[in-house]
Amino acid sequence: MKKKLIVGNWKMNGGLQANAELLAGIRQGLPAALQCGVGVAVPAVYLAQVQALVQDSPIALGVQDVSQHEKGAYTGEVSAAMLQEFGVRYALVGHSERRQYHGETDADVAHKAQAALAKGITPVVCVGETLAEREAGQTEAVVKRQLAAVIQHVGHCVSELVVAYEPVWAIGTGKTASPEQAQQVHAVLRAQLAAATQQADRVPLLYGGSMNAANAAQLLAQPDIDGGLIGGASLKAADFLQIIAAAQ
Ligand SMILES: O=C(CO)COP(=O)(O)O
Repeated sequence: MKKKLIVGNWKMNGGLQANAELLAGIRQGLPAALQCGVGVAVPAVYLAQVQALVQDSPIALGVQDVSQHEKGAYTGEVSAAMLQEFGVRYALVGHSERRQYHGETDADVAHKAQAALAKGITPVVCVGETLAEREAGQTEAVVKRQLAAVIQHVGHCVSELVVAYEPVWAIGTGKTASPEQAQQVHAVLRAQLAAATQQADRVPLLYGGSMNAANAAQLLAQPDIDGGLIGGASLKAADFLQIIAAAQ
């Protein structure tokens, strides 16, 4: 069976002490024979600290955003080349919180994905519909539009992406998509990838949105759910470890 991938998105949480405690707890509790990939997407300011803390462990380093520009007069931005220097493996792009609060467009997200790929960083392309869009029957159209922008832009690199389906109404709300609802959208995304690459099965499709220790196993049992992108539950070692255990 394909290895699952569990990535924690810390969002704007953490601190020097809290990060050290959290990662020590995760490292201590990881199964000796880990059967899934594990990553943490941390605030960029902690990259050096977390790089050292995950050294010699199976935990991959990730970030929550990357600039679409190579370098120059882009105040506040962090380039893919800078991230590469810290050993970053994954960069979230197009998280709904960035689309919503920072006005990121599908085109921006596509450029960010390309910028990451150019430096050997795997983009985790986040897609998902709002509650209003779901209720209007637009779920498929929305996620397909969001993913299409990236597929068109990255060309033959499609098989190097990770895609995360995160229904906006499920993020931080405690309302998880049912395994059937999530699987239905994942199947749509898989088919869209398959139309673009013969290696669509290789692309990990993560589910995100109130995934926790109690619901992880059922979600991860779906045929097209290859892992999880975990917000709140990634901030407590015990909870994150239980999700990892469900992915074994
Ligand atoms: O946005 C998410 C991960 O990127 C999901 O967040 P929660 O797990 O807190 O709902």
